[in-house]
This record gives sequence, structure tokens and C-alpha cells, in this order.
Amino acid sequence: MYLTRLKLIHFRNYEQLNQSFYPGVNVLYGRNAQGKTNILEAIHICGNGKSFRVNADSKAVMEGKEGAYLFAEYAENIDRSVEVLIGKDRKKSLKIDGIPAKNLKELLGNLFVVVFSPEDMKMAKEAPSLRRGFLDGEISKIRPSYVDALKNYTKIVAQKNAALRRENKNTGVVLDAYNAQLTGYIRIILKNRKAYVNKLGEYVRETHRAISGGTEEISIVYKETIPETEIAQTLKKLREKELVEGTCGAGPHRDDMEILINGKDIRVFASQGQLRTLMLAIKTACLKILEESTGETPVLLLDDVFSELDQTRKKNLLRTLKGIQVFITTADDADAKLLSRAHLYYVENGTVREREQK
Ligand SMILES: Nc1ncnc2c1ncn2[C@@H]1O[C@H](COP(=O)(O)OP(=O)(O)OP(=O)(O)O)[C@@H](O)[C@H]1O
Repeated sequence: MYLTRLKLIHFRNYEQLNQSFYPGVNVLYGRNAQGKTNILEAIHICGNGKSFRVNADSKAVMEGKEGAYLFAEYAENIDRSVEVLIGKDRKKSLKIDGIPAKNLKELLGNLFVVVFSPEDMKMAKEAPSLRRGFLDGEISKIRPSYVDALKNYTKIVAQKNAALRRENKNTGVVLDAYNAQLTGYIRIILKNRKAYVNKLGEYVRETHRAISGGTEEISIVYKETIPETEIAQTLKKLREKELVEGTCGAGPHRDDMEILINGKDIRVFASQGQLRTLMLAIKTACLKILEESTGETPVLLLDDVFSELDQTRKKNLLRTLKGIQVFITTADDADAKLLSRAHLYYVENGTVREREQK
């Protein structure tokens, strides 16, 4: 699928915008703080119902205005559209193909959008909770039933922790009851996360080789704290330890995803350029997995990806994106020119002008 038109009213620094776009590569270039990322943010809201930059979308309403209007027209087999009205009071109304949608859940699954922003680099480097959150988010997009298993698991772990904290003579029996319920949910979560990580690893290796020129080997491993084949037994073994520590110390809420470049942990060894290449490969892999399960090619948004990549990696990256509609922001004119077959848009103070490639 690809976005054919974006209309904005009172969104961030856009008083009004009505801009058409092309399949293939669309480059938004211009000086800092002119409104390039704001365009990506608007597309992301139309696809995923929320911003990738702020928690409260109401912050995206132009200062001094009551609300913002976003309209995205896109081509699947037929022309389709999504409309979002964001109120300053945080209220949001949505329309899909001109028909009001009841909730956000209805919006998802229409315009597929995957974004890469510099913030994503944290996922690879920082706390395991970010990697777990990443996996849960991506799996939820393709397996709605996973969301329920995860929700139930989280609820029971919280109840089990509360029981461990107020330990009394019945705690042992209560723990057994919680463990019996947890076993099934742990099995579902591990099965899905491990299958996703396997597929992710396969696609990331392929794309990473293409971008880096094949000089580095990536491996991605799911690190479980309870083995999938011995869930009930492990929970039983952990009982004494949990009673002493007063907390539920193992399970999917403590697992991690380890990423290695040439056998070395990226959290310790990777350079900024290596990290960026890796995250790009991960995002492209997510896009392919989403495409495989939905039959639609999502729109890819790349915010400021070119900084820290050398010329070879930049060119290789563009080669790997064939057949995908991509929006790239850059503050560097030279990058815009590097993209010989791209459509260029000059962004200045909340306006967008299409430019001819010279
Ligand atoms: N709610 C808002 N109302 C009005 N203007 C806003 C609002 N939020 C952000 N802006 C303006 O939007 C501009 C920033 O836009 P954006 O983040 O898209 O910049 P950019 O072109 O991507 O810059 P960079 O190259 O630095 O990343 C700033 O001028 C900022 O003042």
C-alpha cells in the first residue's frame, strides 16, 4: 500500500497542508525545526492512532488552536482513507473511508505504518524492558490473541507478588494456585516470542548483510528465565526462593533478547553507526514480517536515519527498500541529492514544496 495524499489543518506548525506523495522514496529535506518530522508523525497517527514522539497527541494540536485535523488517502487495491480529529481536550474522533470508527482498535489494520526514529536506538542499548516491550508490540500487531495472554499473565504476576508480600500460613497454597494459572500463559508468551525472535533474526541477518556489505554477522537470541519445556517444574523449584525474596523473580516479565554482532554483545561493543545499521535492519525485518502476515506492504517512515551512516551504507540501505513506499527526513541537502530516483520535498516553516531532481 502507499500514501497518496496527506491533508493537515492546525497540526503542529502546519496551518494547512494538502500534499500528494508517490510510491517509492519520498525525501523531506530542509533546515532544522521546519516540520519534517511533524509530517512523519501525522502519517504515523493516521496509521497507528498515536504519535511515536509524545504520549498525549493533544500536544500536536497547533498552539492556540482548539483541534487538529488529519486526513490520509492511500492506495490499496482501491483508494482508501483515514481521518483523525484531535481535540485539545484529548478527545479523538476517527473515520475510516468516511465512516466514523468506534475506537482505536478499529483504526488499526487499515493504513499500515512502521517508523524508525532515533529514539528506537534505546531499544538495543538500554533496559531489557524496552526489548520486551518491542517484542510484545510487534507480536500484538500480527497476533491479537497474544494481547490477552500477556494481559492475563501480567495481572496474575501482580497478584502473586502481592501474595508473596503479605506472606502467611496459606501463601504456599495460594502460590500453587497462581503457578497453575501462570503455566499456560507462560507457554503462549514463550512460544510466540521465540517464534518471532527466530523469524526476526533470519530477516535481520539478510537485511543487515545487504546494508553493511556482509562484513558483520548478527545473531538474535531470546533469553528465557523459565525454560519452555519445564515451566511447571521450574515454577515449583522457584517456590522457596520466591518466598524468601518476596517477589516473582523469573518468567517472561524478566526475560530479554540478546543481540550480538560477530559474537559480541552490542550493548557493550557496538559503535553508533553499527547500532543504527542494526536498528534499520530490525525495522525492515518487522516490516517484512508484518507484510507476510497481512499481505500488505506497510509504509516505512525513516526519521533522520542518514546521520552516522557512511556513503556505502546509505546506498545499500536504499537498495534494500525497493518496492516499499518510504518517507525519509534529512537536514542535509547532499543526502537528498544522493537519492537519484527519489521524489524531493523542501520543508520550510510549516510548508512543503515539491522539487524537481536536478
Ligand atoms: N503544537 C505545536 N504548535 C505549533 N508549532 C509546533 C508545535 N509543536 C511543534 N511545533 C513546531 O514544529 C517545529 C519542529 O518541527 P519538526 O520536529 O518536524 O522539525 P524537523 O524539521 O524534523 O527538524 P530537525 O531537522 O531538527 O529534526 C518547530 O518549529 C516547533 O516550534
